[in-house]
Amino acid sequence: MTSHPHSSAARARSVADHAAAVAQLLRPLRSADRTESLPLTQALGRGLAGDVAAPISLPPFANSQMDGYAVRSGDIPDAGAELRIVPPVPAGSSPQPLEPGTAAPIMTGAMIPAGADAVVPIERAVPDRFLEPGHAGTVKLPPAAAGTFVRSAGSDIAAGEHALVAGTCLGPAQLGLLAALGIPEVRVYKAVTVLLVTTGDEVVEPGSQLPPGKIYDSNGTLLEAAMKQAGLNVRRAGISTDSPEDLRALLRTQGQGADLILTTGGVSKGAYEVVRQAMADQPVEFLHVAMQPGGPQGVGTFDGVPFLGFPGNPVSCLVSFEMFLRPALSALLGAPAARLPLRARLAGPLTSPAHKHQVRRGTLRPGGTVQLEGGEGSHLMHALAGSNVLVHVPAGVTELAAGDEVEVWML
Ligand SMILES: Nc1nc2c(c(=O)[nH]1)N[C@H]1C(S)=C(S)[C@@H](COP(=O)(O)OP(=O)(O)OC[C@H]3O[C@@H](n4cnc5c(N)ncnc54)[C@H](O)[C@@H]3O)O[C@H]1N2
Ligand code: MOO
Repeated sequence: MTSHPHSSAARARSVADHAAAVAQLLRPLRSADRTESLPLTQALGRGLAGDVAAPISLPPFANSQMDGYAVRSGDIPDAGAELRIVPPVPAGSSPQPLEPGTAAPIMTGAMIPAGADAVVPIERAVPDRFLEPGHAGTVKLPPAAAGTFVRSAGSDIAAGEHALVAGTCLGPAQLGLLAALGIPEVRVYKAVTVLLVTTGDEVVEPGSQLPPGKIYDSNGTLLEAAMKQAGLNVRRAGISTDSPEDLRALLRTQGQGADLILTTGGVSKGAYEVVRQAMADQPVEFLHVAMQPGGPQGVGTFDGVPFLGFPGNPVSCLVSFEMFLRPALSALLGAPAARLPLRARLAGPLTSPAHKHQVRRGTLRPGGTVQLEGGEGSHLMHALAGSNVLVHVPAGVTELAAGDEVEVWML
């Protein structure tokens, strides 16, 4: 399935088709033997492996929304009523039924006594302060419709309802819900382990000397950080030389047990495309996606392990991650969370190649306008670092004016 790249935009693969190819490649990651049960907070950022039904209702019992008096609404006519105060209902207790003609001091969250159907907040009572414990007395209360300040049982979720559906990305709110339901552990997909290899004889580690003609490896840090932030386990294999034998050996020794091999660089049309050469006898396809940046891509398997080859330019790497790897994992495993598409208005005009989906970088301002940062160039790391969104210009759109709407993804 090895093929040659197509420089002609017309023969390039669409973004949607390549996204589907990446999703297909990673499909085996969604299997029952790649799930595990974890204590709630350890499951932060993971995708839920199965539906969760509520084992109890929330709230589990009708309770008060205010500090005040639990009453029978029928006891209080329009003019109000003076009711005898009975012993208070603190939160956590199981109260006696409320006798007609009485009012029970009740605290927020405490169970509504049987017979009571409304709560009058203490501020509306006369006197507007609770009696000292043990003191007998009466209180004058205004009328309250049945249900006032009562949080009824099951009003948030009823026992048996779907609490969360499979594929939900577990954030603080979802984990908090499971805790509220009394569930201590949750079955999630295992974290995906990626072997990350950057390539190129021109690339050296940050911190080392920079000889003439060399550049520092930014892709390794950029992609490791992007994948860690997305909850993936990242194994760094360092920088491979431009020798295909070296790269193959490195992938064989370090790729053991990885769910995905990800390389950067060496996939386009140069004379020394190490990744292409290393994959020569593997079922890997090198192609051009109708996207800028991130056009040249590799996809297939290396010794049976799923493989993606991102292009060498740093911005192309991040765009490739956001356009292909994140959405595929998100759809298959529920995590990382998909980017939320937002609409924004361009602060200035732009042009874009007719047959490519262009992904520009920009700053989304609070008013909803987006200012592009830097030009189209996929080497513009500084401009990327000053951006907070990716700006999408779909294939077929060649010009946009200031004020035109675009889709943006928050980074
Ligand atoms: N004749 C053609 N030339 C190129 C084409 C093409 O279609 N025809 N495509 C261009 C595009 S678009 C891209 S993107 C690059 C992709 O090239 P490779 O994936 O083969 O990557 P390299 O050639 O190795 O490097 C490209 C660029 O990125 C820099 N780089 C590489 N690795 C790193 C790293 N780890 N950290 C920072 N920067 C890195 C490298 O120095 C190059 O400047 O090909 C175009 N050419
Ligand atoms: O597609 Mo390349 O990724 O524009 O720079």
